[in-house]
Amino acid sequence: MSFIELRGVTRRFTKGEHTVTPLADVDLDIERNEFFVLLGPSGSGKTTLLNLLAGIDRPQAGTVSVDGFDVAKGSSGRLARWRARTVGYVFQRASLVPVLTAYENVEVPLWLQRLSRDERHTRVSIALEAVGLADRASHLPKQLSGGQEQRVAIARAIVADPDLVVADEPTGSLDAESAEGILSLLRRLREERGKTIVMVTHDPHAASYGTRIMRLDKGQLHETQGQEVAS
Ligand SMILES: Nc1ncnc2c1ncn2[C@@H]1O[C@H](COP(=O)(O)OP(=O)(O)OP(=O)(O)O)[C@@H](O)[C@H]1O
Repeated sequence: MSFIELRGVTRRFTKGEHTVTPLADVDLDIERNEFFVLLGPSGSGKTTLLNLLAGIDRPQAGTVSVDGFDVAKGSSGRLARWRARTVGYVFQRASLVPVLTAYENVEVPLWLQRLSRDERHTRVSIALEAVGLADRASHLPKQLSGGQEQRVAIARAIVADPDLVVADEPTGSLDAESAEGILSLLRRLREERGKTIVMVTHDPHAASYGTRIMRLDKGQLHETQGQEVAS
């Protein structure tokens, strides 16, 4: 069984008389420790697919399983606990809480867990260290660059040590140099910490960091060969 398995997944949205079907009977397998990249035109359903993997959304038909857990079926309480343990989500914008320091922002996901202050401290320190920001722990978001803010957001995503990190256009609002730093960091999380990464991007260069690239278009996933990525 693959780490991530989608079988016959259909997700459609209806607004008034208008229906869109970003995912139509989709099958997908992602193995543990892949850096899987999803390309596709705007509105093709890339975020929809990430939300299904992360247990934020459910399909109308089909099954989504992550590490043997049936994401489409769990009750919302069980799903929330599973998600807190298993999935770290990185968004295009870091969305840090402006009145909390970098340290406190990273600590937020641990508030829901029964951990001592010392355990929380150890985990936050490891996460900040992993993203190279141990020396910025007491800074507020406004005292950080955009790239550093995104590093804090990645630290927040990995602080509970999830096996899966999903990233939705994580470099979309960054300059080229900061983007490179974030992509190398995601690659290191896979290589050195065994994470499985699923990343959505529009950018062919960012996509080249992936170990596998697929394109989503008109409800279907397509294999992508190297030279196609740039088109
Ligand atoms: N909650 C929702 N209600 C109604 N329609 C939705 C909802 N979420 C997504 N959609 C529609 O589903 C389609 C896919 O959206 P999605 O955000 O997954 O695309 P995307 O590929 O991530 O786009 P982008 O690259 O622009 O971020 C779009 O047509 C969108 O309008």
